[in-house]
Amino acid sequence: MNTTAALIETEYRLGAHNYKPLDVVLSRGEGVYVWDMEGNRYLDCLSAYSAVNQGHCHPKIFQAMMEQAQKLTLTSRAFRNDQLAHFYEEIAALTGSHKVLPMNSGAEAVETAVKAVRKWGYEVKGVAENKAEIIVCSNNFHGRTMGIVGFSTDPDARTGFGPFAPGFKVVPFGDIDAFRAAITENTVAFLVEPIQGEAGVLVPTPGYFPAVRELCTRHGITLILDEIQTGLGRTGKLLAEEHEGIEADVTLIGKALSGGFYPVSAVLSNSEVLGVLKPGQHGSTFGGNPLACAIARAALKALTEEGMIENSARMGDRFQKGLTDIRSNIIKEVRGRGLMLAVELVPEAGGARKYCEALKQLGILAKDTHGDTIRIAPPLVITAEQVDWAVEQFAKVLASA
Ligand SMILES: Cc1ncc(COP(=O)(O)O)c(C=O)c1O
Repeated sequence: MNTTAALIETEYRLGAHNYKPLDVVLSRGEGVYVWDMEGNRYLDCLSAYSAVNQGHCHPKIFQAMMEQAQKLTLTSRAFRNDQLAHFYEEIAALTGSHKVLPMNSGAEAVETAVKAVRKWGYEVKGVAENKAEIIVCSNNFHGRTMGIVGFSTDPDARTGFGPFAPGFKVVPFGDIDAFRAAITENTVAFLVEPIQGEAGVLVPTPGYFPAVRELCTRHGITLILDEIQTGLGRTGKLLAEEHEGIEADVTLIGKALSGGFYPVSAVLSNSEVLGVLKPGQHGSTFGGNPLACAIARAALKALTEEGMIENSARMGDRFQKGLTDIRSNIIKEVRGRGLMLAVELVPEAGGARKYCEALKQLGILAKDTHGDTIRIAPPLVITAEQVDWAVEQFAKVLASA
């Protein structure tokens, strides 16, 4: 049963087919590398969709996890635990937020923010009950739960899954006039990714987010930045909002908040928005548990004290330049920020998937998205030599096409 083929067959037979993974069965990871069952080594250029920013099995996060697991793992929020206040304090100090609400997955953080801004709209802005509107963007990706897929514009994500919750308006990403036109007196929030990740790493044009910020402030709309993918160093800054020179009212983080050890997410806000939630109105058995808090604290420490954010900026520039220099008639565009990168291929290339398969043969794991785009998001600990080697492999695969 333990051969690669047998494991793949069992997965296929017993699992739901809601993913289409590359056929590689991974059994070990360290830093930027993962190994399959035959001992083949790969440079991980996905980082579990940017959750393993600190590198696989980071020893200090592992140590914090083990120490905490021996002491206390779960109390529920019915009682206090000795990790939670430190978790709040360290996140608040790092991000400048006034309130922190711990959750588990990214989708859960998004759902929580939707609840909080609606309640805020009702209690603080004076929007009538059941009238709150939230503006979102086309091609958004905020997770897979019911509330969220209801405002997705991806047919795969939503077709057949309705009925959906009302109260969302979709505008094109990057279109400030459309955003302005969608605002009404019932608009309580704009929920948006600073860079659309799943849509193919779409970076907004300069000036868009400052204009969004200005309109939100003028109309009393909370700006919710979903930094679940862009946050925690991925784009070369702690938060991608820093590239835009703006501050969100509500920031969502997850993924790399645990360095890949455990699902941890958080909603961060000014005191007003999360301040509306009263006992009994929101919660989660595992949210804010001591094990999660200890892991997240170690994950943030690794990120900030080991120079990973600066490395992301430097290596991101190097990687992007290397990819841009590849001479290939099938590359349409190379784009991204920091180590959140993408290579979009021309339609004649026949789709990104086969190039990801070819990269796998050369020892690189990268992920196709939206048919024609290869996403590149290695752990933030990648070195210059590893970047240069990776660029060479991309060149072999893309130039030979
Ligand atoms: C921007 C963004 N928001 C939310 C999510 C959902 O996070 P999770 O898969 O942890 O629910 C993702 C996941 O890819 C994401 O990229």
